Amino acid sequence: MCRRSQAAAAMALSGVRVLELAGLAPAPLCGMILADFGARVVRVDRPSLSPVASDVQGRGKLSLALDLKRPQGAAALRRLCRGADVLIEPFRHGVMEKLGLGPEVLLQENPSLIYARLTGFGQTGKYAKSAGHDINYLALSGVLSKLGRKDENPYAPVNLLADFAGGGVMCALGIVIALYERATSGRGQIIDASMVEGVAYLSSFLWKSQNVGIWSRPRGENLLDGGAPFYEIYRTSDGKFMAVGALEPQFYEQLIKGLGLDSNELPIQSSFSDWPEMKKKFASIFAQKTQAEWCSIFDGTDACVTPVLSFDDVASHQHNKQRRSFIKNDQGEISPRPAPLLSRTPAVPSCKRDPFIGEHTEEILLENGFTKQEIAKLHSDKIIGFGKPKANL
Ligand SMILES: C[C@H](CCC[C@@H](C)[C@H]1CC[C@H]2[C@@H]3[C@H](O)C[C@@H]4C[C@H](O)CC[C@]4(C)[C@H]3C[C@H](O)[C@]12C)C(=O)SCCNC(=O)CCNC(=O)[C@H](O)C(C)(C)COP(=O)(O)OP(=O)(O)OC[C@H]1O[C@@H](n2cnc3c(N)ncnc32)[C@H](O)[C@@H]1OP(=O)(O)O
Repeated sequence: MCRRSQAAAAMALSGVRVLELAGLAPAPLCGMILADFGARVVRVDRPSLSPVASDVQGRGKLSLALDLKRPQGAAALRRLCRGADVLIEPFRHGVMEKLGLGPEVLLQENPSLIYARLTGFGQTGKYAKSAGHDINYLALSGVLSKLGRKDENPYAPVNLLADFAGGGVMCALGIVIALYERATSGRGQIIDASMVEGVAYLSSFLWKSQNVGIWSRPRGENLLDGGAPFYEIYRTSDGKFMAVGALEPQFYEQLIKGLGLDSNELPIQSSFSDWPEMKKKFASIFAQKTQAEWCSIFDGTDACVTPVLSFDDVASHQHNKQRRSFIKNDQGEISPRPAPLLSRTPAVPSCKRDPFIGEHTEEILLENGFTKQEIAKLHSDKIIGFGKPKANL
């Protein structure tokens, strides 16, 4: 299920050389996805006193510690970029240009380089140089205005939507598309991956379904945003939850049956005005049994009712176990197996711990043609760092 060596021979992205400049959350996910699917991903860290990186998504990556603010450091990165397929940079617009590492410089030196710029607001526009985080990008995309309960403020779920879905994953998609195109043109290109636009694009369904009548009511009162009793989360008697998604009439009927109700005695499913009352009714019924009891009623039916699993329970759930959806690394840490599953060349993520900052500096520089003398000089000038695991770590 996971691999113990750096070799990634049979994977879809094997042979792809990626340089990922260390960033906060979205770019590390992007790099981890590429590494999981076989790319050789070198994370470029700032030389640091601590060997432990703040990147918790370093799986399968190598670490090179390089001070980009020093001219020799920037020159070393330029040299590395000449032999790279992809560069991922996660800084706000202007930072790379200030370092002399803008796309016009790097693409001139390596016209086949894919230069991926993953930012919140994109490379142009009024906010291009402004700081921000997931919640801000989500807000500017319009999506945040759709999230939240009736009569409450909009609600930003954990930083999944903009940072990871609209950011890290979209950027990985852009990189794979650019790699595919490069196979015929031989040319690289610049990817301007804005998280605002990434998450807005993900919300295309919301835009394109505005006129079909499912969003005609205020936030929190519609079919899919917490308004409908049959698309809702209910508390069970043991303080856990069940998720209900019984949209289609035939599935709704099974929900009603499982709850011990008779649809002939209930308002019709689509009666908006009855939804608040129906929710109360469903809630009081769900509160009478434990989550396990509800699972034994609904498992194996088409009622579209599933347990809301905690992180403690998810890996041991029978379905997830059967599909081996979660993996354990050499440290015993459990995490999701890369998705999607490819039949011939699936991702085989590394089992090893994440790299220490600068752990592979020498190896990577040697591999890229730097001599031992050059490396010694860069080290004595404090341009690079060699991270060694501490004995007690
Ligand atoms: C909601 C999420 C964010 C979640 C992250 C949290 C998990 C963490 C955020 C704060 C962390 C805590 C904190 O750091 C304190 C503790 C530290 C300790 O080590 C660990 C515990 C901590 C409590 C720690 C715990 C957690 O890690 C945190 C709570 C997001 O939304 S992430 C998405 C953010 N947005 C983007 O990525 C969009 C694009 N980027 C940006 O807009 C900006 O980068 C950003 C994020 C606004 C940050 O701005 P900043 O001014 O810091 O950076 P930039 O303007 O981009 O410039 C980068 C500068 O760094 C220089 N540089 C880069 N690499 C090198 C290098 N190798 N060598 C030398 N220099 C380098 C670069 O030249 C720039 O320098 P200048 O500023 O001089 O131009």
